[in-house]
Amino acid sequence: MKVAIWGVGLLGGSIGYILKKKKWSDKVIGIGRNSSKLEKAVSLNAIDEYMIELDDRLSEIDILVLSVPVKLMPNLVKRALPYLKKGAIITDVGSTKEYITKEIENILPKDIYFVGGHPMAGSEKTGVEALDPYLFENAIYVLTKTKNTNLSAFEKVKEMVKKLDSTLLELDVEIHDLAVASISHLPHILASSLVNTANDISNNNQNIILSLAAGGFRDTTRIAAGSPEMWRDICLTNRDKILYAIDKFKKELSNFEENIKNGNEEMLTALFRNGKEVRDKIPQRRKGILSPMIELIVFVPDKPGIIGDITKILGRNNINIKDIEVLHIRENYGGSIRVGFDVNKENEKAEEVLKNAGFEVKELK
Ligand SMILES: NC(=O)C1=CN([C@@H]2O[C@H](COP(=O)(O)OP(=O)(O)OC[C@H]3O[C@@H](n4cnc5c(N)ncnc54)[C@H](O)[C@@H]3O)[C@@H](O)[C@H]2O)C=CC1
Ligand SMILES: O=C(O)C(=O)Cc1ccc(O)cc1
Repeated sequence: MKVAIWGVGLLGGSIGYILKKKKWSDKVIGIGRNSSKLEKAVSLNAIDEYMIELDDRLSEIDILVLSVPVKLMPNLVKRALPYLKKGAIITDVGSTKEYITKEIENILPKDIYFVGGHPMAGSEKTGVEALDPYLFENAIYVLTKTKNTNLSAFEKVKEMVKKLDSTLLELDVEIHDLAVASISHLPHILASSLVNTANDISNNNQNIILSLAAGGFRDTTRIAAGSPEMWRDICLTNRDKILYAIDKFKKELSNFEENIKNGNEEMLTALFRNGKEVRDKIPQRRKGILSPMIELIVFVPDKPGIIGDITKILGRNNINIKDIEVLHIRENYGGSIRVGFDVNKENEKAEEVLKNAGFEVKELK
């Protein structure tokens, strides 16, 4: 399988690396604008070779993966089409689906196919240096189908998704965009607004406020460190669904505002209680929805090597860790490590061996 990746950053670089490593692809060509970044991608084994100006090597490829900010995608497809062979498949990893699917389907000839995709995995990091060989493992990977989708092209992209160790979820473009507007795009806008608001208040108050930022503020605003260009394009290409979510959010915020103004204890408790109940029902942290996992919390002191100790004990006992995260570590106070396991009794064995090693452990319900 010959693959080209346009935009060899976090997502594109990770895909290239994994497809090469698993030998699903015997050639991965990177396409981009900056030769030193593309050289870096070659040295990191994310791609085999690259092009800055499109050339005839594009006519050999079976799949073109678009991994640039979404608004650019239709124009890149226009530029690639004259080179692509009959039967070539174009897919993308963009965070919004309706806009690009419409734009791309409009310009596609009959014998070149488009299958929209969106891995629900990533981070606030950017660039090929951040590539992650396990980025997509156990993550939901959405593929969208429309009345124009070619089914054998869809199957081929499905095969790629399986190679990335992701869990496939087929969705309609509109439902996808509505869902991500509320669980990904609105939260991102709010994270940026929170940071901007705190910064504004801080500037007017001797700059001490941000230096007080502790776990809660950091948790809710981590994503604000993401790529501004990527998020600009997401907002521009999912405009209506995002505006709908913002409108809903404003009403929710006004509700809090009113009840704070009026000192309405009962209503405030009810609002927080409702938020807590819904939040508690969301299956615990993982890369995407639907992934079954049992999680243990291991309470630890804050000292060097502690995570290594935990992973060594589990490794020695042949227990596979599906996910791991440091929670609430405060200097000198210690904290906890969340460790996720497949739902296959590994968690029980893990609990036993960690307890035997002297750790305090409890299952996260
Ligand atoms: N970062 C994340 O967590 C996720 C991102 N996505 C989507 O993946 C896509 C790529 O994002 P990342 O890899 O995170 O960003 P990134 O910033 O790491 O990579 C983007 C790449 O596109 C290139 N690029 C930008 N403008 C270009 C242009 N005009 N021509 C050619 N190349 C250009 C950049 O040089 C870079 O190599 C975006 O569409 C984003 O919406 C999807 C899921 C998760
Ligand atoms: O960093 C995180 O937690 C994310 O949620 C990353 C992310 C960003 C954009 C997407 O379209 C999907 C996932």
